[in-house]
Parts: sequence; C-alpha cells; structure tokens
Amino acid sequence: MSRWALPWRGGGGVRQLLRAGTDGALDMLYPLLVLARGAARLASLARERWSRMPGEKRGPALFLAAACGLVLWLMPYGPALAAVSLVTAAAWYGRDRTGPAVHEVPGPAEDEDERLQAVYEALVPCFAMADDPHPEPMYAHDGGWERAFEDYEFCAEGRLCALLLRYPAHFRDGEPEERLRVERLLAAKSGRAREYRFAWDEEHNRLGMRALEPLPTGIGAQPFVTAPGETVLGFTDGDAVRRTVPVEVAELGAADMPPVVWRTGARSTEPHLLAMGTPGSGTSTLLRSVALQALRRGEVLVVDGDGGGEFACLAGRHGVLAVESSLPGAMASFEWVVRETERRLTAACRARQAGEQPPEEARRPLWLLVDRPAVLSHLARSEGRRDPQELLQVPLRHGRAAGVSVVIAEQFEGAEDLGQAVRAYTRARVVLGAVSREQARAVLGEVPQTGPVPQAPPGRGLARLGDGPVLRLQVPATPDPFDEGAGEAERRAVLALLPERVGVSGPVPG
Ligand SMILES: Nc1ncnc2c1ncn2[C@@H]1O[C@H](COP(=O)(O)OP(=O)(O)OP(=O)(O)O)[C@@H](O)[C@H]1O
Repeated sequence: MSRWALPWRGGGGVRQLLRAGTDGALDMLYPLLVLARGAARLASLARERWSRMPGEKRGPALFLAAACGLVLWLMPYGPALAAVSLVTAAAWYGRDRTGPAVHEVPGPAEDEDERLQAVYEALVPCFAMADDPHPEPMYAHDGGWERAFEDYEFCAEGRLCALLLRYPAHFRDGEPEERLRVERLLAAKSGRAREYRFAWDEEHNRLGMRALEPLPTGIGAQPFVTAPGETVLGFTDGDAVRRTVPVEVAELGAADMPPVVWRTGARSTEPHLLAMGTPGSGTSTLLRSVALQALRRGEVLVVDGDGGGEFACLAGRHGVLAVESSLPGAMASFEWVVRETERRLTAACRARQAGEQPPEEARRPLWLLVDRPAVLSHLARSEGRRDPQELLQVPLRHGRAAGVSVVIAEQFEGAEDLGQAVRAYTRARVVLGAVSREQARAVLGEVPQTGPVPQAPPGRGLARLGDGPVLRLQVPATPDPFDEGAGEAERRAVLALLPERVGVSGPVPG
C-alpha cells in the first residue's frame, strides 16, 4: 500500500478504482510534498533564528546574506548551484521524521517547556514596556520564551538550574531594586529551596542565573595553614578565590578547600571586622574561631556584651588578656585598649625617629573581640553613663599602625545602636543567617550576586573584604566546648586548640 493510502470503508469496483487513482497521484506528488514540507521547516527555522538574534546583530547578518546572494549571482552556474543546494536542504529537512534517522537538536521536554514559559510570563511585567513600538517585543504577554531565553539547563530532578536570558535595553539594570525584583522572581520560579548566583552583563543586556551547590558544613576548628596576619573567616566557592588550604572535613577526610582569608596588620586595608547576624546564626562562633587563630601569634581581649558566657573557655588561657562581660569590666577593657594603642603608637614613633624597629611588645598583634556592643551601649544609657562604643574610636582609627585589630559581632536588631566609628572603620564585613538581600546590601555595601540563603545552617552567610567581591561563607564549626548540645568531636577540636592555662583570668592589665 502507498504510504499516503487513505482509509476506505466498504468496497466496490468504482471505489477501488478511485482509491488506486488517488494513491497513485499521492505517490507521484510525494517528492513535491517533501520539498514543500522542507521549505516550510527551513522558513520556520530562519524565523526562529531571526527572532532570537539580538537587534544589533541583525544588520550585519542581513548584509552577509545579501553579499552571499550577490556572489552566487555573479558566479558561473551560481544561481543553479544555489537552487540545487536549496532543493537538497529542503529535501533533507522535509524527509519523513518518524523513522530513527532524525538528528534534531533536542528541545525541552513538554514539562520543561511549560516551566520555561512560566518563568518567561512571570518576567513579562518586569521587562515589558507599555506601548512598545517593536512589532514583536522580546517580552510580551502573548510571547514565547524562545524570544528571550538563550540557554537553559534542567537538573536531574527536573528543576531549572541554569538560565541565560536577554532583556530589553530600556530595563534599568543599574538600579539594585529593579535587579532584586527580577532575581527574587527567578529564584521563586526556579525553586526556593536553593541558592542562586546571578550575573548581570550590562554591556550585552544579558542575565545569567545558576543554582549553587550548598557550601560544605563539615569543616571544624583546626590549625589552618596561614601566614602571619592571615585569618581564615570560613570557606567559600572554589571559583571565587584563587587559593585553597588543606583541611580535615568531617566524613570526607583531608581535602583542599577555598578559604576566605582576612588580612590584618600594618599593610591591611581592612584591619577591623564587623559581623552582623540573625539570632543564633553563629556570630559568637565566628568570634571564637577568630580568637583561636589570633592566639597562635598574638594576644586577645574579649568583651562579651550579652554576658552569655560563650567565651568562658578562653578565660585564663595563655595570651588571653581578659574575658569581660560586665559593663564596668567592658569600660575598663576599652580604656586599657585606648591607652595601649596610644602607647604602641608612641613607641613606634620613637623607634622610627631613632632609626630602629619598633620594640617587639609594641608590634605583637593585639585583638579586641566585642560581642554585642549594642547591649553595653543600652546598659550605659540606662545608667546615665558614657557610651562604651565611643572608646572604640581610638583603636578603630589608629589600630592598624599599632597592630590592634577590632572584631565586632552584633545582631541586626542592634544595628541602630552601632556607633559611628564602628560603622566607618570596619571595612571587613560578614553577614550570617537567612537575611534578605537588602539587609545584606546594607552591611556589605553591595548587592550580593547570590540570592537569599534558604534555611541557612549556622555559620552560613556572606563576606566582603573592603571593596572586594561578596563571597559566600561557611564559618568553621567552633562551638563553645562547654556547650553540651554541640558535637563531641567539634568540642574536642576547640579544646585542643586552646592555649595552656596560666591561672584564673585577672583584671585588665593597667
Ligand atoms: N559554623 C558553625 N558550624 C556549626 N554550628 C554552628 C556554627 N556556628 C554556630 N553554630 C551553632 O549554632 C548555635 C548558635 O551559635 P552562636 O551562639 O555562635 O550564634 P549567635 O549568632 O552568637 O547567636 P546568639 O547570640 O543568639 O547566641 C550554637 O549551637 C553553635 O554551636
């Protein structure tokens, strides 16, 4: 039977004759039908390419096509050659595709197509322009995602995990609010439970989105391989930093991991750090981690504003000058740090005048770690006393030259009470917890490229050192060794890093 045979019901001489005649005619016309189908497919392919082509590339493409046409026209046998090529292409594209010999670029499956269309439609209110003069705008309510999405990737579980889209030139991509709106929408449409990185290419009006793997949480406190003046704040994405350090990772063993290294000292451009977080996000743990690293080469003074006793493990250890949690103790500590900063500056100045190195005791790194200074300020206000944060101005302003580093941890609810000097001189910034991107921007000074962290584990956040990029951060698990709720192995690791005991912590040296 012919491949175009029509289903006939019943029989009869005339009918059979008619059937044979129709089948014969269809067989004769088959090559023409193939060519017509091929030509239609070629035309639709060309139309699709054209609609996906950015506006600025259309002119050169038209010019190229016209030049090729002219060359063919002038060539001997050129028009005939062009006609044969066209017929061959039409025959190839028009062939029956029900067989196995079809080599089409695989398009999205039906549900993927629906997802892409849903994302596209959600973006229309952000990117479409009222009364757009373009006959076929890139974003329109009756448009298809093919107009704007250049590339996409679906993960094994069928969710969108990467997308590259074009946006119209009139979109205000320089305004953080506009960007945030689009990013929030894309994250919501691609699955909220993940974290995404967004890359805005303002030059070419393109936005890339990629779902990120969660950062490893199994890195605990340990002696990190660092140079003097370097502190590992935590670990980040491999492509975000150029360096790795060897570490032991729980359930993985030895591995090289990319650290976020903060540099302090005389040449540092961000000698002081401010960590902001939501309650329980791990800011005290970050301070403990910094303290353990600082004690390897310097001295540490801890002021625990909320008096939670989370730094008691440091009291009386070699190199720990004091662990204070009361307001009078905090005031005395800050006053001592002011005097010590000034003494060190004077000693360094005298040594330089004499053409000598400043004495060792004036160069040894001194760390002032303050947890929840807003609580202290509140207490001081209620007692009618001077705000202790005012005293921080001297170490914050002059600490770099004197080898004094100040690390401050505060919760977002206490942000209003942070002193002007704290805001102005802490150029290394960390944000921990599931914070909105607006909150992160307020602390880091730049909108992070990654979306909000859904269900952030403790110690998870973002870091920015000076004017550098915003990095994802996972702080090493450094629990209070007296916290029985923490893991046994992690508590032991912290105990192992504590310096030897030198007796009960006494009053601040005067
Ligand atoms: N990086 C981390 N890895 C694993 N667990 C962590 C990490 N950071 C904090 N934790 C755990 O989370 C809990 C809260 O941590 P932490 O006390 O440091 O938070 P915080 O921000 O100081 O909050 P708060 O001031 O409300 O106590 C603790 O049980 C701690 O062990």
